[in-house]
This record gives sequence, C-alpha cells and structure tokens, in this order.
Amino acid sequence: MKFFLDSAKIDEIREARDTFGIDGVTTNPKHVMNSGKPFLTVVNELAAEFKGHPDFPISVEINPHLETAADIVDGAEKIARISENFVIKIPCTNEGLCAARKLEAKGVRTNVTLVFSASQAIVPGKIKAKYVSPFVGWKEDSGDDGLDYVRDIVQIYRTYGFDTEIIVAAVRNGYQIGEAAKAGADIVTAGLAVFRASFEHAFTAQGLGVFQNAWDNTVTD
Ligand SMILES: O=C[C@H](O)COP(=O)(O)O
Repeated sequence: MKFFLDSAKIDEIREARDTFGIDGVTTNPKHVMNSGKPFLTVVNELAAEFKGHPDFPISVEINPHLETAADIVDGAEKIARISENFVIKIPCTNEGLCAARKLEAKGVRTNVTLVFSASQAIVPGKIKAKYVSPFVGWKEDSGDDGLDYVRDIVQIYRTYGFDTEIIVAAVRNGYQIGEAAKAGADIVTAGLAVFRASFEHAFTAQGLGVFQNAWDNTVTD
C-alpha cells in the first residue's frame, strides 16, 4: 500500500517524506487556501521541490469553477505542463469525466475526485484514469459508512481488471487506514496529523518505558 500526504505545505511534505516515506502528495483548493499562498506559487513550489523525481506523483486540483469539458481540458493542460509530477484532479461530474477521458488520451494523468458511490467509480476505471478518489471521511461525516463503498470499488475494479489506482481520501484515523489496506485499496491519502497519530500506540510508549526501566536497573560490571 502506498501513502500520499494530503497537503500543500512544503514543510509538512518534507516531514512526511522523511518520517513515513510517503509515495506522493495530493492537494485540493482547501489545502492551497490553508497554505496562505496563491495557487500558482504553491504549484511552482511543489514542482521545484520534486524536480528530477518524476516517480513522485502530485495531484493538483485546477479551478473548480471550470464547468465544461473543453474548459477543464484547457485548464488541466496548462497546469500539467508545469511539472511531469503533476496529476490533475478532475471532479466526478459528467463534464469532468468527459474531460478526464480526453486528458488521459492526450497523456495527461488524472485523479477523478469527489467520488461518493461505487457506481461513480466505474467510469474512471473504464476511461483509464490514473487514480480515483473515494472520500471516506466526508461520507462518514454525513452519517454513511465510508468504508463499505471502498470495499465495493476494490471488488468492481478486480472483477473488470481496471488499472486505475484507488486513493482512499479524506482519511481521518488509523482505523480507516487499516480498513483501506485490508480492503486492498492501492493508496491512502491523509493529513500529517492523521499519519502522526496512526503510527503510534499508547502501549508502544508504555512498553518503551518498561524497557527503559529494565535498562536502568540492569546490574553493571
Ligand atoms: O481532496 C481530497 C481530500 O482527501 C479531502 O480531504 P479533507 O477533507 O481532509 O481535505
């Protein structure tokens, strides 16, 4: 399973790379807003940070006000030209899917985002989008089970041999990471705080204390 960091902040990305060995980055307009910097500044910083490392995918969401497939394709191509790392996030609307199909045919990798049902995930697989992003946290915020449809998407993709990689997105805790891995999803993307909390355990800290105490009370020569 691969881990992507959901962030547009370079310092967070560096920490996640050094500590957790993340395999890529996903961003969205909220992350760019939270960086406190203009969109193109953020995009150029990300491109510079990973120049020469083409195997590190960075999902970038273009202007979400673009409505027609033609406008989405145009906007996506402009951003994709900036860096070979960039994958363009496309909303799972009919116009977005039309744009994603055209972009993939032109060699621009896409991440079909804002996916909230198993049926929605089928077209990204059929059009050979690079990634599909079901939003577990947002589903659960609204009272639905967020993991069942991830399991369904994994089953559908295996049944039909779709190569599109499943990014389990809007992940809020370690339980969801474990369930996404058990389901066979390809990637989890989460914020730095979620990764920090998910890979530590109170018993590990407690056990370390036991061993430190034993070390301190071991007879010396
Ligand atoms: O864009 C996809 C994100 O995973 C959404 O999650 P978020 O609500 O944590 O920003």
